[in-house]
Amino acid sequence: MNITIFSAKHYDRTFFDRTNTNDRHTLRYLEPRLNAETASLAEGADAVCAFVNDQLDEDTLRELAARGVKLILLRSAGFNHVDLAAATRQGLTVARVPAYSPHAVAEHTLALILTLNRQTHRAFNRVREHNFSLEGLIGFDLHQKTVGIIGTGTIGTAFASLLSGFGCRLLAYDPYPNDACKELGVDYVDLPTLLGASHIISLHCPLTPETHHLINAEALEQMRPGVMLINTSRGAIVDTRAVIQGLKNETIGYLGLDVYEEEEALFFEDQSEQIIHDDLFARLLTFPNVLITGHQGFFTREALSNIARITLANATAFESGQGTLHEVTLKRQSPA
Ligand SMILES: NC(=O)c1ccc[n+]([C@@H]2O[C@H](COP(=O)([O-])OP(=O)(O)OC[C@H]3O[C@@H](n4cnc5c(N)ncnc54)[C@H](O)[C@@H]3O)[C@@H](O)[C@H]2O)c1
Repeated sequence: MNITIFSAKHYDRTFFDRTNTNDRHTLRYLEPRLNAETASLAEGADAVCAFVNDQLDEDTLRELAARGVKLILLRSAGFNHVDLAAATRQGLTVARVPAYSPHAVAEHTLALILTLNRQTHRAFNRVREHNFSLEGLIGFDLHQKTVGIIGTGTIGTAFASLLSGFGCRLLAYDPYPNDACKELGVDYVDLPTLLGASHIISLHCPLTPETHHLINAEALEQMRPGVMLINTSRGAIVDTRAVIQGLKNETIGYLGLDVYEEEEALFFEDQSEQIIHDDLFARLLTFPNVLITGHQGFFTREALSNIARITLANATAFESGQGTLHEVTLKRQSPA
């Protein structure tokens, strides 16, 4: 199958080429993001492979279908960036990688928590400048703290498993509680109870119309003063303006973000020579208790290897009619 891979970085090429044994598929790597303007670059392809900030809206999908593309291969679990109704209208099949390494994202979530708490990022810089003062670096024991997990699917469950090892009390909110979490001692509660009781709140639900700005001014009012809020899920689950207000009035004591609602214009590129035009993002960077990473939760060798393997297996299954095709359809209620 001819597959055009958009938003391709050198690491995508490394892992996809390594996985594409015997050149089963013909892979073409393109740096530009996929959108209505760049879709014409897929001319001659049977499938396109897209990443999280590619724009798979009606215009893009129409353009792809007109060029003969039949299959959209998402190299992500999330599919909130795809207009599934439009894909159906255009006769396009959409497939994704449902789970490639929940541990990668769960471990990165833990890294944000530990770094924010013990301020290892600041300590690193201090020691390099021969400043061995501990002023301002005081943290807290995670042991016996209450951690609220919103969304206990594959990543939320892996995260619960890590946190149970720290001796934390675990609360969760999810419309579909799972037994694995219950066995870890997770107490399922309603959202207001979780918001009010948790020292740390971590988001692991998908971005859907219901979860858009789930963390807004009203939710912040219900939280413990000084709460640690972590979002490694999707940016728009958090209302950035409300969170900035929460940082200013000290409701939020720590904020860790791996995703940002307007990340499309910022992340995955070296912008160190550029001026940041996003004033909300620039404001977030001014707080000493905010730690932001550029959507790297998934970024481990194991995850990249699984993403390449499952994406190409989806292509093979679509082409041959054999094996598992991880198709995304409109019927699916809980996108990840
Ligand atoms: N930062 C990264 O690099 C990265 C990588 C992979 C996935 N993600 C994001 O992590 C999120 C979780 O991924 P996953 O693989 O665990 O998904 P999953 O589908 O396995 O789990 C999602 C869970 O959220 C629950 N949920 C749905 N609506 C909810 C709501 N309104 N409130 C609370 N819970 C709700 C579902 O019932 C499900 O249990 C996804 O949004 C995905 O896009 C981020």
